[in-house]
Amino acid sequence: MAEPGKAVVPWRQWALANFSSLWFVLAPLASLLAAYAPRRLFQTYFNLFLRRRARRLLNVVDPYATVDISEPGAEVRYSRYGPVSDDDTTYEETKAYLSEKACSQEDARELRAEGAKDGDGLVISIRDGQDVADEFRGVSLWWTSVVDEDVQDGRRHKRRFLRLTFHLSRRRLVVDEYLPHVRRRGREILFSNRRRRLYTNNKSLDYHSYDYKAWSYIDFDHPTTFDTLAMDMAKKRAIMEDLDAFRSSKEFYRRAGKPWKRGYLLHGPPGTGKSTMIAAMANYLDYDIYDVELTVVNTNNDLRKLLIETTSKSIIVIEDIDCTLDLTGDRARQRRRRGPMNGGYDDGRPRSQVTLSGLLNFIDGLWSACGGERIVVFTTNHVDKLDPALIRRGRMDMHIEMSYCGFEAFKTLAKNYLDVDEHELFVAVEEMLREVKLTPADVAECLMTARRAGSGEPSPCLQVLVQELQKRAEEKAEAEAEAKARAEAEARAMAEADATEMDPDGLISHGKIEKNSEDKQ
Ligand SMILES: Nc1ncnc2c1ncn2[C@@H]1O[C@H](COP(=O)(O)OP(=O)(O)OP(=O)(O)O)[C@@H](O)[C@H]1O
Ligand SMILES: [Mg+2]
Repeated sequence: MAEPGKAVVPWRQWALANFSSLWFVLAPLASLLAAYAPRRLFQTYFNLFLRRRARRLLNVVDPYATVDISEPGAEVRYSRYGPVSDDDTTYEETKAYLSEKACSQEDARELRAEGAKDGDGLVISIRDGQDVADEFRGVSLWWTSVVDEDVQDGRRHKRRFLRLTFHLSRRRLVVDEYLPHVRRRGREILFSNRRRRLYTNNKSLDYHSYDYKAWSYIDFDHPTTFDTLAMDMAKKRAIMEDLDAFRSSKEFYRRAGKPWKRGYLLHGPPGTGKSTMIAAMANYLDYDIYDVELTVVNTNNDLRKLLIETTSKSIIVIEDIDCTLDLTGDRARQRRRRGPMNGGYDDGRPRSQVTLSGLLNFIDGLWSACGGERIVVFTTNHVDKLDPALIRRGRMDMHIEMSYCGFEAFKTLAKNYLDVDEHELFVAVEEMLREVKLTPADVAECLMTARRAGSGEPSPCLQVLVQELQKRAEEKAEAEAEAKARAEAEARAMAEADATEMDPDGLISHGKIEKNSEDKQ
């Protein structure tokens, strides 16, 4: 507030009027600035200039650049959003990639062997200071394992890095192609070194307990392969080609806008190899197996949660789907039945309320798009009982009938159990297998017991099988004869019933009355 009686002088007038006295203040400031600024500017730009010149000079002398990939936890790295989490697998992938390179290079002598996380394999890696040369698209690159030691809070810290050295002019190639290639290949190596797992789902009842795990697993060690799987060769080859095509179609599914998954329906009588086929598929693709027991899955929502927790490169299996839940037959009956199909309780536990639509969603709804490279397999002994919507193409893309033992399947079993490729008894076996329905499980059991009981020589074991086939053939002939006799008896009974209908008093049949007039001509 201005003093009373004093005019308020605008600040502009004030400054002009006192400019001369201000000068004594501004001048020294200006000179300081004039002295400091160019030095600062000079320093910055000269430094930059110098650094650039020095860098250029250095580039002539040392045209190489290096990239460090640090071991997780070696240093806390920050992004804009805070510390970068340490589940970055780049170091492990690069280490796996270099271990493969080091094993294939004679001059890589300083190696380290560590037990693989799963199983009894060993992971070879390069020791500190060991160099590994690599070549990518004709460009030479060098890796070395570096250890930095520093003291933090009075404690010595070892920080391990994998250092890549490459020519400066190749920077784009290294960043855009080579390092992604190293990670991809490293992931494949880590994946192939791991032990495969067979997962099974836990009761979703306990879903709300804090330490609930949707899946528990064991190491998957099933020995069966497509070579030991007894079935028609052409069918076997078609399945393997289909699996190969699926595994290599990531791009195709992406372009087609489809989730990268494929459904296989295995159907056939008991003991024809449906479960064996699943193991052979998993071994062939090197996939894990998630065996879903639907009867312990409480609701559709629990089913979706199960799927979300599965990893890619896996086979999700629902065995004997026709009898795990009431997913067969007409939907009208299910509509009539209000509420969940399988309401009610079994031994105190709420029965599964998974519905057909819940399962359809499980297979091809939004949920199936989470993650890729998944195979869904259903097995059933009664394919005719399943709801067509459940097994239509697009859900169960390939239907595979596992049938009774044919001659080609028999030869595989003879090879598996007797280690014999041909034998004079094969002709008899081939003929009888055309007549008699024996499952591969029956043939396998027969050969195995004969081999255990005998000397292990093929002939006596094949003799036992021929006798078994003869016995089955006789049983079959008897059953057919009985069925024929029964049919004839029924036909006779029908004829008599007809006759009685036409002649209730039986007079015709006793010759007392002429049959109807046509008979007389
Ligand atoms: N096609 C086959 N090739 C090799 N072994 C087979 C074959 N089919 C059956 N076996 C043998 O019979 C046993 C039972 O086979 P598997 O469990 O695969 O039958 P399945 O079709 O799944 O029967 P189910 O319908 O009762 O589940 C297996 O342990 C396997 O040794
Ligand atoms: Mg089975």
